[in-house]
Amino acid sequence: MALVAARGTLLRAGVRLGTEAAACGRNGTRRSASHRVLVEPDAAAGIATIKFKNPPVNSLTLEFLTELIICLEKLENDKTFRGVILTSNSPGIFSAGLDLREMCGKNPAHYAEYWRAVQELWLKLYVSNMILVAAINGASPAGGCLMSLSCDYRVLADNPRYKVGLNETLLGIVAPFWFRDTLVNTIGHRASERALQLGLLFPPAEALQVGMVDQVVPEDQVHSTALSVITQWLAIPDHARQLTKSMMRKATTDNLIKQREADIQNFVSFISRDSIQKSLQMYIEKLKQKKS
Ligand SMILES: CCCCCCC/C=C/C(=O)SCCNC(=O)CCNC(=O)[C@H](O)C(C)(C)COP(=O)(O)OP(=O)(O)OC[C@H]1O[C@@H](n2cnc3c(N)ncnc32)[C@H](O)[C@@H]1OP(=O)(O)O
Repeated sequence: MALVAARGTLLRAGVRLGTEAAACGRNGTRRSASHRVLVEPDAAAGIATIKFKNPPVNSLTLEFLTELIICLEKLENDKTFRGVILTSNSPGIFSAGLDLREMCGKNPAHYAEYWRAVQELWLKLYVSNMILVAAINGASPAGGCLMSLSCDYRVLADNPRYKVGLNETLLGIVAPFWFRDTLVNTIGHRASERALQLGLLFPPAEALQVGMVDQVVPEDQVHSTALSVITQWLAIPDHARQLTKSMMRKATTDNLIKQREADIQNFVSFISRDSIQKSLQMYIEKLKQKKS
C-alpha cells in the first residue's frame, strides 16, 4: 500500500517511472536516477552508490523521500546489487533531515501522506537485505542521522562542522519511538536517553566515542573507506548475514508495522497542534536569521 501511495506521489510530481526504473539498472555507467537521487552502479562489484541531490540541504521532502524509496526498492529487487553506499552529492551536507516545510502550514491529509513516506523509507533501510553503508560527508541532524543509523555501518568525514545526532527536542518536537529504538540499538539506552533529551549533535570525535558512527576518516577518504567496508562485508555469505541482520532488527520494525496507522495518527495530531506549528515556524525563522 505504501509503495502504491509513493508511486502516486511521484506521478503527481511528474516523475517518469520508466526513467527512474532504468536509472537503478545494472549498467556500469553513471546515470541519474531521478531529479534528486543519483545512482552510480558498479555491477561488477555488486555495489551501487546512491547520492542525495536535493539542494540546498538534502532535506527529506515528500518527493525526495518517494524517489529514495522507489530507488531502494529497485536495487533490492535487482540481485546484481548486494551493497549500497548512501552519501551526499553536495559535500558539506549529508541531509538536513525531515523537510520542515512539509510539517508546517499543511493539512492533515498531507501530514499523513508525508509521515507514511518517512516510515516507509526507514522500513526499507532498516531491514534491507543489502549491506548499507553511510558515507557521511556533511552535517546530518535528525532524519538525516536516522538514515545513517539505519545502515549497517557509518563512516563520517573528520570535519568539526559535520555534526550528527537526533536534535528533535531543540525544535520543540519529540523523536518518535522508532527513531529512539534505532538509536538505542546503536548506542545503548543511557547514551540515547541523554542524547535524545538534550538533542545532542555530536562532532566527529564525540560521535565516534559514543558509537553514533563506526569510523571517522579524512574527508577525501570517506567514499573509499565505505567501499572497502562493503567489500569486507560482501565476503560473508549473504543468507547467513541477512538472517542475522533480520534476527537483530525485525522486532524493532515489527513494532512500528503493528502500530503504523496509530503512529501516523499520532504524528498528525501532534504536528497539527498550534504550539508545535509555532515552534517549527520559529525554528525556520531562526535558520533564516542565521544568514543575515
Ligand atoms: C510524534 C511525532 C513528532 C514529530 C517527529 C518529527 C521528527 C523530525 C525529524 C527531523 O528531521 S526535523 C528536521 C531537523 N533538522 C534540522 O534541525 C536541521 C536544520 N538545518 C540546519 O541546521 C542547517 O540548515 C544545516 C543542515 C546544518 C545546513 O546549514 P547551512 O548553513 O549550510 O545552510 P542554511 O543556510 O542553514 O540552510 C539553507 C536553506 O535550507 C533551509 N533548511 C535547512 N534545513 C532545513 C530543513 N530541515 N527543512 C527545510 N528547509 C531547511 C534553510 O532554511 C535555508 O533556507 P533559505 O533561508 O535559503 O530559504
